[in-house]
Amino acid sequence: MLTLRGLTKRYGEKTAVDDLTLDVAPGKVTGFLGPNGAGKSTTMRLITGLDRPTSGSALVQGRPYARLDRPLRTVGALLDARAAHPRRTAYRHLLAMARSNGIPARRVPEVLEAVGLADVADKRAGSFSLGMSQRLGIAAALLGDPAVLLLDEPVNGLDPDGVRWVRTFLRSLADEGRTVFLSSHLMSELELTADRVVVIGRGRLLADGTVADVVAAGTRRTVRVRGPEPGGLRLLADRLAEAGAEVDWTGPNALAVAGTSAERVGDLAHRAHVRLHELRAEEASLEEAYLRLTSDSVEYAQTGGAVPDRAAAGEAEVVR
Ligand SMILES: Nc1ncnc2c1ncn2[C@@H]1O[C@H](COP(=O)(O)OP(=O)(O)OP(=O)(O)O)[C@@H](O)[C@H]1O
Repeated sequence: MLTLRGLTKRYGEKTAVDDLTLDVAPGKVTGFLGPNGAGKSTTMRLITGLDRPTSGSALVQGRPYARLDRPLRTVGALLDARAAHPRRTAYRHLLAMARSNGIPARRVPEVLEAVGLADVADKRAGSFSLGMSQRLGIAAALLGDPAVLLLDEPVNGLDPDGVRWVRTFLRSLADEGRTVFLSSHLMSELELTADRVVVIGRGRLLADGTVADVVAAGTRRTVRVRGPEPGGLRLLADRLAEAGAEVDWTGPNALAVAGTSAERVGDLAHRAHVRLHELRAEEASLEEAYLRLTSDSVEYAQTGGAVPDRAAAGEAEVVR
């Protein structure tokens, strides 16, 4: 369990993490999503005691990292995949970590096996591909058999096989009852991996819920309507506007309706005796939802790109 309360980190004028309050529960994979510079790595560093909060707190299993008796047995972290000494073999790297943390040496072959690196245990970490380095980082995080795992962008730079492996592996770790918290700047990456997604931008919480909730919260569902009689459509457009929906004409015989459901549009059309040839609720894309949610929060946004208006109301808790 991770407990963040009003967690804030300032570097001079810059607020990297801004009043972040959230609980990350065991038995689930929780994705931590935000554009570059949103404050994900800083949050992870604050949780693991590598940096001190300006205010607020980050607790691991109810205690600040610095007050954990045996930190590696409580929380394992992959913050930098290239952290291993390049001249050390995978085995030696893990053995050194185990020794300095009072972890029995027999854990080393166990975690190497678990991440699929048993065959290259005697190879130097410096010769590893990025994918192998990520696996070694995960092995190091697992060394103390911790209840909590933090992984900063664990699939960055991995090929599709590597991504699939990480996804399946993290799921199995959560199924064992561990708290799994992983960051990414790509919603599509977390779509298949995370049970819950926490979205941040400029250090602030933007949304928190299942992937479906976050999509619903971040997108404006549009209902496409087409009919053979412009007069009938005009009447329907008036009725829809009276009912509070937003109506755009996308062609002489076509409407795009926001702020209502296809069912409601169909009922209104029926009541007004308007013939329709098309009535379709447009599916929202994850990437679109994410872009809307974070559109004000991207640090190095390209100018001139049309990011659609933010939309409101879904089941996810959206913090504005
Ligand atoms: N030591 C530091 N000194 C000054 N500013 C910092 C420091 N560390 C981070 N920042 C700033 O804090 C903000 C958050 O950075 P952070 O690395 O936590 O974001 P992130 O979400 O992990 O981004 P990325 O996806 O690019 O890794 C950024 O604007 C960054 O420049």
